[in-house]
Amino acid sequence: MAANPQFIKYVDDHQADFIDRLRQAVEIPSVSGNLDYVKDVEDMAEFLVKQLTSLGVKVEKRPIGSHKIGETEVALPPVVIGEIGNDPKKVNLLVYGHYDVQPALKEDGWDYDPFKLTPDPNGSGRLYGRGSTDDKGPVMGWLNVLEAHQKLGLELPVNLKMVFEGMEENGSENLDKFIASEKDKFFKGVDVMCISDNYWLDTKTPCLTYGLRGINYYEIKVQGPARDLHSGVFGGTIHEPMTDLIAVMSKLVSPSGEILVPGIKELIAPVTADEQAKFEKIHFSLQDIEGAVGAQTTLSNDTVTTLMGRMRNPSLSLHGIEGAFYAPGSKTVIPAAVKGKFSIRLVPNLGIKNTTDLVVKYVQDEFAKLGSKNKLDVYLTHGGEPWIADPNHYNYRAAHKATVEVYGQEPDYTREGGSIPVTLDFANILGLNVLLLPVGRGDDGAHSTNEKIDTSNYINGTKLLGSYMYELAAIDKQ
Ligand SMILES: C[C@H](N)C(=O)N[C@@H](Cc1c[nH]cn1)C(=O)O
Ligand SMILES: [Zn+2]
Ligand SMILES: [Zn+2]
Repeated sequence: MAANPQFIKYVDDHQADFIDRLRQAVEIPSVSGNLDYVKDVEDMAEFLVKQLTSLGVKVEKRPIGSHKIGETEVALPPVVIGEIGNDPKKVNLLVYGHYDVQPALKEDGWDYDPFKLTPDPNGSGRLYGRGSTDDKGPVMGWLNVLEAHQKLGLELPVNLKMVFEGMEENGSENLDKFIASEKDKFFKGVDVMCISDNYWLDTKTPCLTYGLRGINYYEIKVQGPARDLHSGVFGGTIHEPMTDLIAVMSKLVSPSGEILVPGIKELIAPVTADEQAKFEKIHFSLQDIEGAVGAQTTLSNDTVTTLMGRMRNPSLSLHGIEGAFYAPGSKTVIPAAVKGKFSIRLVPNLGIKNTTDLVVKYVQDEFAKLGSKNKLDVYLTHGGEPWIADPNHYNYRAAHKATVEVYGQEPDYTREGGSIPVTLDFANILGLNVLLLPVGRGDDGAHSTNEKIDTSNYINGTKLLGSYMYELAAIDKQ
């Protein structure tokens, strides 16, 4: 059943209001995992509570315990849950999104203040701001759908439950426990789930995503002297933590992207003919990835190899070194302790545990080879397993129809290179088919400088989420 035409018209007529809603959300710098922004993350939860309440949703803010940021114990951001409708004849749809964002500073290289939603002055329709696509745009999309129905006096075609968290960018701590504890309470009766927290592959082809890579995030801590030292006075006399750390980190991945940890490559499942055919069908060109990256630096010149590198093979990325000198100027310090950070994107057969066993042993062996008197510790900070869903389920068929209605074209079926670890918890704990229904484009720059969402994706995305509900209500469930 196509969406109510009044709904589609309302969305077209209220674009400016919807952009204003996103503007308000982006202005709250809800960076998770950072002491300086704890209050902002709480404010963002409160913003959602107010908005949802005014849209007729029964809302609750649930505490889910506390965690340490550095040495300070603070409350975890609350989970915001809401529900609207409980007609036993309707499908029960659960929607998830996150209201926290990645860090962003203007001096990282943003053209505009990352926490002011800024329309492209050249009129391209791009709306720049941290969280515009990851994940405030899609979350506001659901609120827009509710607003349209409320203002038009239309009943929703499904019963809707919503769960919004504020720790997705930092491992979704305790959300699995919350899901398990609410399995027979808030989540009781849910039929299917939809998550809009990933992106199209390119800039023009909508897609439905049925897989995610997992993630293991590691820290390597190297400690030596009791305090930072003068490199003129002590250089050449002691084992330096940074030198040890760089030596070990340089052994993790080659410049051509090959993971050097022994045993990992061997675990990757061989490509089947069916899989090869699926990858060859996807609309994608090297120009798409070059456009998104802003440079011609792909590891391979072959499209399918590049796609597989992103979706079905593991990758290891080096992220940073805490404790290292990075400011302008020429400070001649020997840092006393440094923490190297890296992550591995996981794929089927490469799980949290077997990968960690290989990584820890290898890092310790490589450190031992250095003969250093410093201390090294390597540990997993958070992990999420890889996930694959059944794309033939009625949940996907409904989204397929909605995509054709809104965009006039068939969606690609993709697997996401990024990770949404909680997807697996929802799928396994609640036994649900989960649909990943992206709103933004492949060049949106999530996590990057100048993150944006195109107005057309935000507005058509709102229509898509609404149309999906209508299709879900009408689709043959067999
Ligand atoms: C795909 C999703 N929007 C996302 O960005 N997920 C993050 C999750 C994460 C895990 N550790 C830190 N962040 C990602 O894939 O990096
Ligand atoms: Zn996200
Ligand atoms: Zn993210």
